[in-house]
Amino acid sequence: MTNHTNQQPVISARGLTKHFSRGKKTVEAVRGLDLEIHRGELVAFLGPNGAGKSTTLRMLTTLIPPTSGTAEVAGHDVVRAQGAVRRSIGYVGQGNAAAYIQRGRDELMSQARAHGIPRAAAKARIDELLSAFDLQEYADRTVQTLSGGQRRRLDIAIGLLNHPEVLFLDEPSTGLDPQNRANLQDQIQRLHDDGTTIVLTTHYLEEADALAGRVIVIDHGLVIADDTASRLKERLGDLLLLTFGTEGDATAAAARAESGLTGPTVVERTGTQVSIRSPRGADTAPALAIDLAAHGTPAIRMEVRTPTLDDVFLDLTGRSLRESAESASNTQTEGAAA
Ligand SMILES: Nc1ncnc2c1ncn2[C@@H]1O[C@H](COP(=O)(O)OP(=O)(O)OP(=O)(O)O)[C@@H](O)[C@H]1O
Repeated sequence: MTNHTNQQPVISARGLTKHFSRGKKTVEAVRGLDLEIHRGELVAFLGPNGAGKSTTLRMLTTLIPPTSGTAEVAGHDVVRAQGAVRRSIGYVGQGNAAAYIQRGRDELMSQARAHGIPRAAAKARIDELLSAFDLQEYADRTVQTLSGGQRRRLDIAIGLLNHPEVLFLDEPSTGLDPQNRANLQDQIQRLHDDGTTIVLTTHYLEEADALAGRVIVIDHGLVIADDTASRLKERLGDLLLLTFGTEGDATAAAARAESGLTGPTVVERTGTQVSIRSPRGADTAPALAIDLAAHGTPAIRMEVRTPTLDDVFLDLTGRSLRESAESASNTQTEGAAA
C-alpha cells in the first residue's frame, strides 16, 4: 500500500454512527466507524445486505446526518459544510440518476447547469465524458431506451460532471450482466488510473477483489477488516485438504504436519481427512506430501485451495458472505412482503 503518512486524508471519519428508528425499535445501522482514505485510493466497502455500507456512504455524501461522530470529506465537515462537500464530490446512488424520458445528452446538460457550469464549458465536459464512457452513439437516445450497462455508465458520467475530488459509487454494477459488469469495472479502473479517488460499495466478492486496492469489510455496522485483498487472503493462509487410507494414517499425518509446518497453522482431522490452514500452504504442499510419504503415512489425495475474500469473511464472522447476503435479502423481501 502507498505510504500516506505525510498526506492529509481526503476522507476521514471518527466514531461515525447512524441509528434509525423503526417503530419502537432502533436499528444501529453504523456503529462507530473510524476511517481514513487518501487521495487516489480505490476503496471497496464489502459486506452483506444490511451491513451499513449505503448508510455510511449516505453520511459521507451529506445525504443523511450522522447520529453521532464526525466525518470530513475533501477537507470539509459533512454536517457543518454540506455545500462544500457536495461541490467536491460525485455521488452515484443505487437508483438511476437520469430521467427516463430525457435524451442522455440533455440530461447531462441539465445536471451540469444545476452544478452552475456555464453552457459552453458544460458542452465540452459532456463531450469528454460521452467519449470516456463510450456513450457518443447513444447520447441522443432517450434514457429509457438504453441498456442497463449504458444507463449505469451515464449515471457515472453525471457523477463526474463537476470534476469531483472523490467519486462515491453505491453498488455500481448490481443488476448488470457479467459482460456489462466487466465493462463498467474497466471504466472505473480507468478513472482510478487517472487519479480519481473512488469509494464504492459492493457485495460482489469478485468485484472487490479485482478492482479495489483496499477492501473494507463491514458487517453489522462495524469495520471488521481493512487491507488489500491480497493481504487479507494471505493472512488467512491456504487450505490443504488431505485424504489418507486409514484414520491411523490421518492422525499420524496431522500430528506431523502440526509440528513440522511453520507459521500460524491450524490442523484438523475428521475421519480420514486432514485439513491444514497455513500461510504459504500452497508452496509447502509438495514438500509436505513427500515428507508424509517418507514417514509411512502417504496422502492418497491432496487438494490445495487458495483463499477467497469469502473465506476471509467466514473466518472473521463464522458466516459466509454469500449466504449472509442471500439470507439478508430474503429477510428484506419477506419484510417488504409483510
Ligand atoms: N431510512 C431507514 N430507516 C430505517 N432503517 C434503515 C434505513 N436505511 C437503512 N436502514 C437499515 O440500516 C441497516 C443498514 O442498511 P444499509 O442500506 O446501510 O446496508 P447496506 O450494507 O448498504 O445493504 P445493501 O447491500 O442491501 O445496500 C439495515 O438494517 C437497513 O434496513
